Amino acid sequence: MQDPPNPNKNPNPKTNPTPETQNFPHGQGQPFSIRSSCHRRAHSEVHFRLPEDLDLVPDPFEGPSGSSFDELGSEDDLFCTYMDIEKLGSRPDEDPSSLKPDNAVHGSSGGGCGVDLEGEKNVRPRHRYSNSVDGSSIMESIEAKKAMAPDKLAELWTLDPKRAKRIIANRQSAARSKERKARYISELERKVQTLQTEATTLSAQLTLFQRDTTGLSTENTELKLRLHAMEQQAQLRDALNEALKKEVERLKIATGEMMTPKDTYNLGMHHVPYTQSSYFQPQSQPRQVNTQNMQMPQFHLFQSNMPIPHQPMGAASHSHAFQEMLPQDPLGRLQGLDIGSSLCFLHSAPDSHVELHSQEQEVVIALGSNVGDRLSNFNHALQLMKKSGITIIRHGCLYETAPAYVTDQPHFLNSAVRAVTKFGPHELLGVLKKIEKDMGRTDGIRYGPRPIDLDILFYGKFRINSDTLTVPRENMGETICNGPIDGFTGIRC
Ligand SMILES: Nc1ncnc2c1ncn2[C@@H]1O[C@H](COP(=O)(O)OP(=O)(O)OP(=O)(O)O)[C@@H](O)[C@H]1O
Ligand SMILES: Nc1nc2c(c(=O)[nH]1)N=C(CO)CN2
Repeated sequence: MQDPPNPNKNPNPKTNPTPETQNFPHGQGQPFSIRSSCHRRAHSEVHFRLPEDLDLVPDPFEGPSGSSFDELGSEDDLFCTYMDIEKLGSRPDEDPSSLKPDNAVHGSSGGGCGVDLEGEKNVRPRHRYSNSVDGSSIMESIEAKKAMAPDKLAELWTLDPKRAKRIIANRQSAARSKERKARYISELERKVQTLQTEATTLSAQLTLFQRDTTGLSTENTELKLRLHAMEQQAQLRDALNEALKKEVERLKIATGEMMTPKDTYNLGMHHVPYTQSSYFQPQSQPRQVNTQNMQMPQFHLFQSNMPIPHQPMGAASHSHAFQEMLPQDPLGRLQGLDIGSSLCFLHSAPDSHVELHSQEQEVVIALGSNVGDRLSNFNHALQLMKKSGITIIRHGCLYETAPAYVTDQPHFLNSAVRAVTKFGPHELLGVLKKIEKDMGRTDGIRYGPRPIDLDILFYGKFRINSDTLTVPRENMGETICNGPIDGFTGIRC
């Protein structure tokens, strides 16, 4: 049989317990007390309390709650105590089960009397045994196991079984404490593990959230930019709306002026009432014709419904030209064009009268342009006509038309104006040719491209056929008769 290890063996001779040192109460600073060394280690390594939420198996040997672990002694002490119990259990003559530690505990609960270790008498303070087997009595157990070998304990069993039982019970209590401590540590380790897992999960989540945040802030920036752009668009649209409203107002005012009865074209000479039909009636007939019943077709700005010779009339053949003609800033074009103030004579004033001097003639002049800024060209031409003594009284609609005769050229913008002038027909032709030249017209191919083309469609009621002039214009009917002139004059060519 192997001898049990001596739990009392102390590697440090200075701390070898003696009966004297054991009598010193704990914590009184005795240099050679075994409790001093144990106590120091207890504070540094085993100083902890079980957390309140830690569900440990209730210990039947547990004393009153509130006993702290630092009363249990050092880890080594507890471990050795446990080992001692094992050793004790292995002794055939000292069966620990026969020692009935439970009974011993109960037996000692009232407080044991001091019995000298190793059989020596030593009176211990009563309080050192009275708390519990897990409390101060543990220290006694530690002292006991350090001082008493198993055989001695067996011997004690015969001499003082009560105390022996108590020692054994203390040792078992220490072992349980150690077990609880191990459980507590493993519980802590488990918690650490759980927390580490949680930390990993949280950190992954954090990464995801950070990515989300980045994505969202990028999206936010894009949305802000879009919003800004939309706001700018809205502002532009508002500005354009405002400008268009003004333009409409201006047009209305202009139209209103023309429609006011007193707004006749006072030419300062004979007041000859005028109607469109006077163009074609014999001189002898009265020139006053009421225009009230004159029906004007509803032409629209830039409407492309002008019939083109040898081409079927239809929007399809001209639709592309309409877009081409409309610039990015149609408003600017309209504003830059004088005739824009009365672009389209959609309605004739019911009772308007034009007063003509007997020497003045009412004329119809066609305008065409397919080079450069066509609207500006029109505007310029009209200004020059006015300056030259051709008084514009009404403006026709603008028409975007496919080129006739010479088709391989840009689309034309066509219109016509009614005017009065003192110029005779050939004088008028000369003035118009000069304006064409002044505006950059050069001798080019017949029916070819040009910044401005001014043709006399009608000269009063006259029919003129000379080398240089044919009135009404011979090809007028083919080109624009069914377009601006039809609506303009109310006649069919
Ligand atoms: N009613 C008219 N209006 C303008 N020019 C006319 C008229 N009748 C005859 N002409 C003559 O036609 C000539 C050619 O006119 P223009 O220079 O404008 O040629 P075009 O533009 O190529 O042809 P068009 O004007 O007949 O389409 C002019 O020099 C002019 O003398
Ligand atoms: N649609 C159209 N075609 C043309 C025009 C014009 O005014 N409109 N003028 C020309 C030159 O005499 C040749 N062709």
